[in-house]
Amino acid sequence: MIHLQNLTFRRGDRDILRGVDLEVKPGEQWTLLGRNGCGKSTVLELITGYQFPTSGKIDVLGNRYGTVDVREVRKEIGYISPALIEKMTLSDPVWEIVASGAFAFLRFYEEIEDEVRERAYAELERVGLRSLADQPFGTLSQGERKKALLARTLMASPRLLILDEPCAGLDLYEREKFLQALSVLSSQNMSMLYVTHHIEEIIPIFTHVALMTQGKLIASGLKREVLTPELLREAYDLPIEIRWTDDRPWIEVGKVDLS
Ligand SMILES: Nc1ncnc2c1ncn2[C@@H]1O[C@H](COP(=O)(O)OP(=O)(O)OP(=O)(O)O)[C@@H](O)[C@H]1O
Repeated sequence: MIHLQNLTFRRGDRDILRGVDLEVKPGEQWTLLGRNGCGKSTVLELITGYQFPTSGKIDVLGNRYGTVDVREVRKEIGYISPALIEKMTLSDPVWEIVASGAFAFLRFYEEIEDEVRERAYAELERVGLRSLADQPFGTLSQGERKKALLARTLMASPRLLILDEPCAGLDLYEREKFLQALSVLSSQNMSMLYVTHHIEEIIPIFTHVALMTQGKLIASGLKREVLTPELLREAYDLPIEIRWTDDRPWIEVGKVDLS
């Protein structure tokens, strides 16, 4: 699905990514973790073709970047980023926002076909938002907006879903509802790459974890092999213990010496 080989990304005199290797195979669901500024979003921007690496190779869904039109590859990738939500028109009805995902543009300026409208309703149903379909997007809660964007992404039937901190700013209830919507999707033959700051968001559907510090991957692989106190301490520079409940990790942070 994704194969990154020895990626570097340099801006000015700074190496933002340094030799990143990552392979996501079909059927795997990945999370990418690391401290602020370590390069997570940059990795996602490279995979979605919005940035270009300084060196290294990127293959996504069988396409080698640099030899293909990335706009074509993007049609098979669902990407939810913090910037996307800000681009939506708050007065548009929710179903219309969702329907626009079928065409990879942000707004409609002409009549929308019935078939597209029906599909938008169906996708809203899939994420549990059918009852809000006719409300203006701006009246939705933050969690509902995220789920609406998820439904919008699904309109294009992506094979790969890239999510950049989708649960940021959500309360516990909204977060769990959003994660539940993701769970439903994971059984539908779609791979995910999910960036988060919250380890407890690594719900059982996720199989693999990649851990970054300062532009490098320090570990990647099966979640139980990567989410160890030792590796988490290295990544976060904190004494961290980890506990698993129903295949979901929870962390405890030990006493921090700020001196
Ligand atoms: N185009 C660019 N030009 C210059 N610096 C950049 C560029 N893109 C990213 N950076 C810098 O690279 C570093 C990594 O940024 P990135 O957004 O990938 O980190 P992140 O791990 O996603 O952080 P956060 O968790 O805070 O969202 C940051 O210090 C950022 O300022």
